[in-house]
Amino acid sequence: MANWSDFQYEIYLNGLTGAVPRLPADLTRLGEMAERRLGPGPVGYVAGSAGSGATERANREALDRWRIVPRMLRDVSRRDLSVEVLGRELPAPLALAPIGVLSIMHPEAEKAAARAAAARGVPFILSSASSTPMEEVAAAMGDAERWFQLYWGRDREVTRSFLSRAKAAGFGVLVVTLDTPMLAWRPRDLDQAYLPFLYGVGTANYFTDPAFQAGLARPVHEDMNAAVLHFSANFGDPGKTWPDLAELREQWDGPIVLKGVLHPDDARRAADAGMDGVVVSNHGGRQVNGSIGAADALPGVAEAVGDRLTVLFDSGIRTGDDVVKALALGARAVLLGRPYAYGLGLDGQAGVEHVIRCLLAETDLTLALSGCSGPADLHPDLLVRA
Ligand SMILES: Cc1cc2nc3c(=O)[nH]c(=O)nc-3n(C[C@H](O)[C@H](O)[C@H](O)COP(=O)(O)O)c2cc1C
Ligand SMILES: O=C(O)C(=O)c1ccccc1
Repeated sequence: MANWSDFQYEIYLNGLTGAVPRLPADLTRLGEMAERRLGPGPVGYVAGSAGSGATERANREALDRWRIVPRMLRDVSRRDLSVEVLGRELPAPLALAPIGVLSIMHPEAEKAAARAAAARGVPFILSSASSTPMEEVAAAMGDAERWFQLYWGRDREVTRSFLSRAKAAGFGVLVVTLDTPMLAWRPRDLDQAYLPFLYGVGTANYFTDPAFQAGLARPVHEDMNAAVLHFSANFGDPGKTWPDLAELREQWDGPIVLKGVLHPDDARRAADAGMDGVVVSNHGGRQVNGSIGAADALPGVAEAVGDRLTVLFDSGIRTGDDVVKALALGARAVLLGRPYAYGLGLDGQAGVEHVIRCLLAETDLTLALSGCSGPADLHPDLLVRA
């Protein structure tokens, strides 16, 4: 495959005919563009975070405190961003993070984002709280790599049904999110009294599920309010504990990754429970405000379980140098959150492809200019504290 950074020249060459990209090459600008173009409720929901926003800022600060020390004269003429993750050969160390309720950003929602990921060979992680049923998203993706994110709710039959549907629809990796048994205190949404589920957004997998429907007194379409309330009551379960993972382990024969792990001891427990990976993440600063910046938690987790589990990372990735830093600090690959949701909102599938290509072009160039030919060359000694 061509280098990801060929996108740089594609952009310049298109410029010869007077064309410039529809979206900026600096992905940190997408949020403010989305604010101007899309409604305050939806963009507020995506951009928002928990409490005062301290942890969202800490995510940036934690990455910004590391600086790359580039090395020279190391023959970087042949580069390859591909990595093996959970037994899969990926073209780059990137997956799209699970983001629920994407129809608030664009009518084609998860299907457009999934097609963009598929077109670039990047795994798409579908949220259980998607606005499109998982089977429809799968159908839009052909045989491209897809993972299913589970909100591990109270109703075991719904969980069992979700896992068997996901398996049948070709989702190969199960990502279980641990940090969101309930939504945190989110002032931006509270001030607008905006919650997507109340409009039935994010419930598609539930409302199409026989086990979920069995828990309702009347069919979904006859009493939408009751269905939404039932969804709210079931989506998270704060009563879960580590031994409960055995049930998921029995029901899913592919890799299982626990998302939202920040403490090295929790990472060790994940390994002890027979899990295959963890995502070091604080949910983009949307859950525990005041919690550790995700990149500050990464080295400790990588040190504790790097030899037993696949360590993935998200929360605050915005640029190619962020990807390089996360990999140097011990992540095998990163997940990207808000920037692709903004790309979707601004330009549908093409917007998401733009975001993927910009991030990976910049990653490739940063690697090359730092004296590295691929992810395997990245080690903590490429970085210093600012
Ligand atoms: C609007 C929105 C919805 C999200 N929905 C989910 C979800 O359904 N499941 C999940 O595990 N994480 C969800 N997340 C968290 C992301 O998967 C990811 O951890 C986070 O966005 C990464 O941080 P970043 O946005 O700074 O890249 C959501 C994040 C956003 C912004
Ligand atoms: O908003 C979120 O961060 C989130 O994780 C979520 C949870 C449920 C439905 C949609 C999104």
